[in-house]
Amino acid sequence: MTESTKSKDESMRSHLVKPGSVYDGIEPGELGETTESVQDRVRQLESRNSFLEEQCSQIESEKRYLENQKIKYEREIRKLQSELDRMKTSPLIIGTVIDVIKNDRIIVRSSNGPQFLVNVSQYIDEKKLLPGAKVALNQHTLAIAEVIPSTEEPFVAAMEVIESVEVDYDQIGGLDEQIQELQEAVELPLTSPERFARIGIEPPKGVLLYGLPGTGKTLLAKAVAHRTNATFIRVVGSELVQKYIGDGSKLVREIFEMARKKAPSIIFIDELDSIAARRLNETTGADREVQRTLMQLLAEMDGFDKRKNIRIIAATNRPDVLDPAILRPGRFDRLVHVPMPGIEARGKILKIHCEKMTLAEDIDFKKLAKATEGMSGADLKAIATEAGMFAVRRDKELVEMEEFLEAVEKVSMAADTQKMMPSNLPETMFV
Ligand SMILES: Nc1ncnc2c1ncn2[C@@H]1O[C@H](COP(=O)(O)OP(=O)(O)OP(=O)(O)O)[C@@H](O)[C@H]1O
Repeated sequence: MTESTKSKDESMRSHLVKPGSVYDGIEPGELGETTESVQDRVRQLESRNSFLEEQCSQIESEKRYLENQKIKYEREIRKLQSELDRMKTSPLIIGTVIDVIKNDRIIVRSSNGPQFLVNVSQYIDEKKLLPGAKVALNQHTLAIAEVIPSTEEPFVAAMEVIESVEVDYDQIGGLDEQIQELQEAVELPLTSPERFARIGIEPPKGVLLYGLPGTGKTLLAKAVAHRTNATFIRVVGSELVQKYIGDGSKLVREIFEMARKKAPSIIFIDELDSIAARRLNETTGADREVQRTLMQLLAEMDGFDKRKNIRIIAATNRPDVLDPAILRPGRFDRLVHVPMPGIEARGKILKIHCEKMTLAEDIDFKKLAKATEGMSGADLKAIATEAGMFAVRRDKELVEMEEFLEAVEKVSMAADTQKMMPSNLPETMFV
């Protein structure tokens, strides 16, 4: 043993064998361990210690994540609870004040047609009860329960108006044929109307995109608006008839008015079936109201000739229930089926949605496309987002294949639940 090793041993020994401990006074070697083995043991313990510290901080970060999740879910529960409570309260009927006889006797027209002479709750500010004001009526007594505040332009809220759309065709995967159809039917008439004039044909007035949910119908319409620098005006059929009871037809007029003001524009009517479903009879007020909305839409479309810088695209998941009147020539006379993506399209869509993600080299898009049979573009987008979320949660630098496979499993479970719902969507449709 050299002098320096000896003195190192001594210092180690004095460090380990504290005065007064059971080892104090025992000579080196008598402990049955060599100094090297003690050093080994110390190293082992140190590395175990740092491993445990790491585990501890990991568990703590997981704990923090779970606590955040808990807060999020509790908030959601509170929201759902209040929504439930709201749902349980009896509905009020919407009406419009026609005339004020005396301060407490008012003539109102209910949203489904008939007029009534009704009483007013004493808590209502009489000054607000002017002809034309919107009011909520008690379901049983029809007394005015509240005056609905009117905004200056109530209809603007019903539309989504995007003056400059950012979606382009290269963000759409696997719908090349559909893009071409839209280019011919919507883009060309807006950008080169003279081509149609030269040949002497009228471009189609309206294009109806039909296909299962999440297949990219809205995306297609937005991309056309982008290409034509058109204002994109989106309305949802079901909102038109549910939220704006009694005003659906007026709203349709407003939409076309807005489209004229902001031309060139593309009006996109989502869930067209909500306003244009075939009806066997129109016995209820609500049915008559939907019919009025549809008639207004048809009238606007029929009087459309000179406004060539406005195009209409509609979308539906249920083309089979549509009123044939809406599909007549001069209305929605171009039908474009937007199918569920095939294997190649699924690969493309996934790549599009992963474009901005930091991916590991092991990502096999072919394998993912195979594993996502039966999934829509919206599902594929959800898979990319979920995979990214898994990587964030694990504090990774890159998203790896394992995250994608877990995301496929998660999203396919949700998609399976949706598939259990009935769908009567035909593969092809002819007018
Ligand atoms: N072919 C596709 N390429 C790229 N992304 C797609 C495609 N189809 C769907 N998506 C993604 O899914 C999302 C939902 O699609 P979109 O709203 O266009 O579906 P939709 O057919 O209009 O659905 P719905 O019938 O439910 O209104 C889009 O924002 C887009 O990110």
